[in-house]
Amino acid sequence: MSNNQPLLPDPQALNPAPAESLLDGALHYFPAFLPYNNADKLFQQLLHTLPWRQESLTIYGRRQVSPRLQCWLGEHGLSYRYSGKTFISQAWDPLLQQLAALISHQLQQPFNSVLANLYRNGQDSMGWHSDDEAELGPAPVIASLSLGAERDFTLRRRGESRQAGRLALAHGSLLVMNAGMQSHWQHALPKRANVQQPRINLTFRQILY
Ligand SMILES: O=C(O)CCC(=O)C(=O)O
Ligand SMILES: [Fe+2]
Repeated sequence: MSNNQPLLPDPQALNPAPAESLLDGALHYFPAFLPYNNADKLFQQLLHTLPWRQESLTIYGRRQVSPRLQCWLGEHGLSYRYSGKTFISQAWDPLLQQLAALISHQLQQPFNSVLANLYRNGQDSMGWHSDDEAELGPAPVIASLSLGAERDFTLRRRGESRQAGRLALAHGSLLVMNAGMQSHWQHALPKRANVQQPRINLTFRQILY
């Protein structure tokens, strides 16, 4: 692999054009947001350099080891509370900062932090939830960049147990969860026995206080 190419694309090279609008605009999906080359390099770099940790979380009163690795990075001193734990952001490096700026510019939305998830293979997952923590405000916009193995992202209406939709999130794609998404819908990343390869997901968020 040649190292003389930049990790991040020129903003002109981003491909935001064919956004698929889903759930009456609550979701926008850009299947090839990052050029393939950049997506590959970014994936390798983040896999090897982010401070990945396996958290133990309290879910429905039971302590469990989280079925994925995570880290939370952003501007200095932000704190974020979920699943009974407070996380203080680790300082993000210039790469993530530039990536956040690129996506912010593209979407015209501010992002001051990123929750990074590493699903080591198809056994790793994330259960049903909405990203509705108070720190995100009443109508957050969250931008979710996928790198590596393609995984299914599932959707259901809040208050219902039936799955209502599914989207396969491609390498280099960007899924934007718009205002209204978190208050009306839940999402999950289910286990997939046939997936052997890792996937990284970066969810860019704006913490309001
Ligand atoms: O991995 C994904 O695509 C979803 C991640 C997610 O929902 C979250 O971090 O809140
Ligand atoms: Fe989420």
